[in-house]
Amino acid sequence: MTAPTMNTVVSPTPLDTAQTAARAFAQVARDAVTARGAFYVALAGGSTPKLMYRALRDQTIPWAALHVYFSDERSVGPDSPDSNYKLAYDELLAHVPIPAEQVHRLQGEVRPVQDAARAYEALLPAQFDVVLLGMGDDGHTASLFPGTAALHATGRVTANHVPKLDTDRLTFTFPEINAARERWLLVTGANKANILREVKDGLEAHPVAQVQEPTWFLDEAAAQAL
Ligand SMILES: O=C(O)[C@H](O)[C@@H](O)[C@H](O)[C@H](O)COP(=O)(O)O
Repeated sequence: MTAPTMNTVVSPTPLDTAQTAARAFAQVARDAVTARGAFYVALAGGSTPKLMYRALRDQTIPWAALHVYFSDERSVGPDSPDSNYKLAYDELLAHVPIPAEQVHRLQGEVRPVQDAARAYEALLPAQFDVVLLGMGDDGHTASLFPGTAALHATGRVTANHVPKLDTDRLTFTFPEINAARERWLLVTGANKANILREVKDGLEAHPVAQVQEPTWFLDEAAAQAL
């Protein structure tokens, strides 16, 4: 099994990694707006992106031309501390002049959850410029967890029941993620190192290995086994 090509940027610390990714985000956003008049991005959830979202505030970005989406969301409302939207709002969106109508929240409070997935699909652009993702220490990405039905979903956005968390999630599918112009994985911390090594060694069992030709933004702790 050949190891997948890994376009990888390793920085010393989580803060360095966040700043490196923020600079790259600003550049790709400027390039997209210059070329096509808009930049379509799906933000990641979890805790890792927090430093990057803060670092983005100080970047030179054509905010008025950004269209912001989310690559997954928990089945909670926007005020929940578990909300990926809330994280992005508190750390970035509340601090930059993106027109409110260009920020598209995955409505995790809607029931049944699949109705929210279907409604979100109607809002999506034809193609994302960047889908930003994280990776769990079990190899999941977005809310595509090992052994869950969404790993095989063929639409663009789907609900996904995650037994290990005893909860439902909303997530981009792999076809949607892999249809983007670029896929970025922001991964820091020693607890991710073994999974990363297995992915680099071509072990396709981990869901994150299904993300095609990602750019990895890693800190040295996460990259220590590569
Ligand atoms: O909704 C989520 O939790 C994320 O989309 C998820 O895929 C996250 O990126 C990983 O679980 C890593 O989470 P940390 O960044 O907290 O390690």
